[in-house]
Amino acid sequence: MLTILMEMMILQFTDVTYKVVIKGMTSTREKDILNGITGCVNPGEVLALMGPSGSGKTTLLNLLGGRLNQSSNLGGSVTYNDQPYSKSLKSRIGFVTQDDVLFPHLTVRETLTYAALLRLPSSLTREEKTKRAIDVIQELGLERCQDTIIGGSFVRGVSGGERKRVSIGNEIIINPSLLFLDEPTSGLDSTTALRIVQMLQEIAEAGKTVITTIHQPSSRLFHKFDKLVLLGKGSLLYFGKASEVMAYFSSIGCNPLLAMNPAEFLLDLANGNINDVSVPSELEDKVHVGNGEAETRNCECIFNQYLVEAYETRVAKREKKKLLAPIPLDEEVKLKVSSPKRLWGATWWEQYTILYCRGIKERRHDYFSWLRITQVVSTATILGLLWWQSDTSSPKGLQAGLLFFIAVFWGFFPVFTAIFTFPQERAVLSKERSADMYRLSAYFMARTTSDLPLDLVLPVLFLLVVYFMAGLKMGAGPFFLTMITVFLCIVAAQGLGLAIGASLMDMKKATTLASVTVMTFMLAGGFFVNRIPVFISWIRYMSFNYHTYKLLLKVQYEHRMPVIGGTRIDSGLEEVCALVAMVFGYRLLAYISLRMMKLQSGA
Ligand SMILES: Nc1ncnc2c1ncn2[C@@H]1O[C@H](COP(=O)(O)OP(=O)(O)OP(=O)(O)O)[C@@H](O)[C@H]1O
Repeated sequence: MLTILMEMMILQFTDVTYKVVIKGMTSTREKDILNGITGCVNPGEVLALMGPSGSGKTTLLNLLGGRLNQSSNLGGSVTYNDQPYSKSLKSRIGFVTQDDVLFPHLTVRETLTYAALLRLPSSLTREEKTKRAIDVIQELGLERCQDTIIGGSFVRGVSGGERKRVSIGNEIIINPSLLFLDEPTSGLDSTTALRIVQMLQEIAEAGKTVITTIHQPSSRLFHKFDKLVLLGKGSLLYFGKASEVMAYFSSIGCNPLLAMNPAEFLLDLANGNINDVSVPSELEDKVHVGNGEAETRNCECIFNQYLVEAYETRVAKREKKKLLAPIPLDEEVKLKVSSPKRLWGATWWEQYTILYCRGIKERRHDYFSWLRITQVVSTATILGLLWWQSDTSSPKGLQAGLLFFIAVFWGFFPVFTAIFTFPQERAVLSKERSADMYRLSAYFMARTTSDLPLDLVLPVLFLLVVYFMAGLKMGAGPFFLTMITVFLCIVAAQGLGLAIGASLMDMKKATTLASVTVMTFMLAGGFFVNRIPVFISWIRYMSFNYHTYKLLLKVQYEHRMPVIGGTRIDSGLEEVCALVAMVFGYRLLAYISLRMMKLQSGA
């Protein structure tokens, strides 16, 4: 009994306001998005947030779901079982966003299984978690497409309705006490939409609290909601039982002139469109619809004002009084909400392995990409032919050019593949972190290590071709030292790519910055310019091309030539240390940038 009580969640919001600061070229102004919204929703109820486009539904939903944290812009109070929002709520809240943020190459079953493994409490075994994923698939009627990939803009996968159900499944899998949904039915046919709303009703009946925004529900859908918040231009026009809304508007003199769907009538009211609506006689003169746009807008404003005031005077006070009454809740139930402890579904290591496997599955299609393999092998073959069995003993046949190219090639590619890593996954990362699915460090490690195996196989292939075709120094020692040098260069260059991607989180900006950086590093690499002016010579110490080039020269020419093309051959320790510092330093920078990234809707 106590567990059921602990799971229940009463959500109350009183006089909620929200404004944004809009910065223009010359001035800064404030815009009110929500003006004093009050309401409450109890376990077992579905609350619908309705209103025209731009009326503030999504903002209110984000705010109630704890996903807007600019407290200076927030006013009023939102409580969960009489307690303010705390991080421990993240694991009890399910939030289905308007856009389906899912991995396109995972199948429906894989998506839900990974969500179950990461999000369900650690008290459950792996088998129990997997079973929960299968139960959700059945609950949502997704059996037929469970082995189909989700798909996205470039790959065909499940249908829009199925994708929406997977998004909902991703959230209900944790059995949340509070479920928020942003337009779960938009873009779906009325039967599928009805099915989804019926499902929400069933979820609520199981003791959960459900809040959903809805655009234009059919009348069948409309009658499924228990409570309704109607917004117009950020103000509250109605909060109460959905079944009583028509009676309320009739009591303030607004009735539909034609037989119409109640939702359509309400949206007309909220939009200030009074063409098919009878209005009270005192308003009739003021809101006489004219032809001009300014006149229409004025009429909409007056009507909106009338509705806001009517609600304020007739209902708001009564509702607020009800909300002020203390909730008869056990202290333990309240404490559970206010506990600052975050609950992870899996240990760090489990999170790492799950995310590692998920990463490999998601990218399996381009993991062994023949295109990349062909690109590397053909470049290696061309290089091998150009430097075919070149003579290393005389300065004429010097392979410095080849060695420098190797340092540039393996410094260039890893940067450009790594910069996309985080920007590409930004939406998913932001969504999953908002739900506290895993620790950022586990994600970071999994994401940066899951690509390593392939990234280290390709240079082996490359060197096997080039090394022997070009006739570089024979022997296992030099060959393996060359390979280790190239590995170090790749891992350092990847670090730079990750850091640029994570700090900018924008592919265009990242590509621009990366090309400038890579070019600078290449020029400072010691092959093109030897006498760099002192004031800028520090730049080459930051260049992984420079260190790699010096190490490659050392492996080939140590004990034979002390200086090659102006580059001195020395112990190599400095270069190795510099590369190792880059491997970790750039990654640390990337991790810090990700930590500072704003989460979804600012949460
Ligand atoms: N950060 C912001 N900066 C500027 N304007 C904002 C910001 N957030 C919201 N708005 C404005 O607030 C209003 C309400 O936005 P919101 O997304 O909540 O509307 P909505 O009712 O969900 O609309 P829709 O049904 O079209 O999704 C809009 O006019 C929007 O432009």
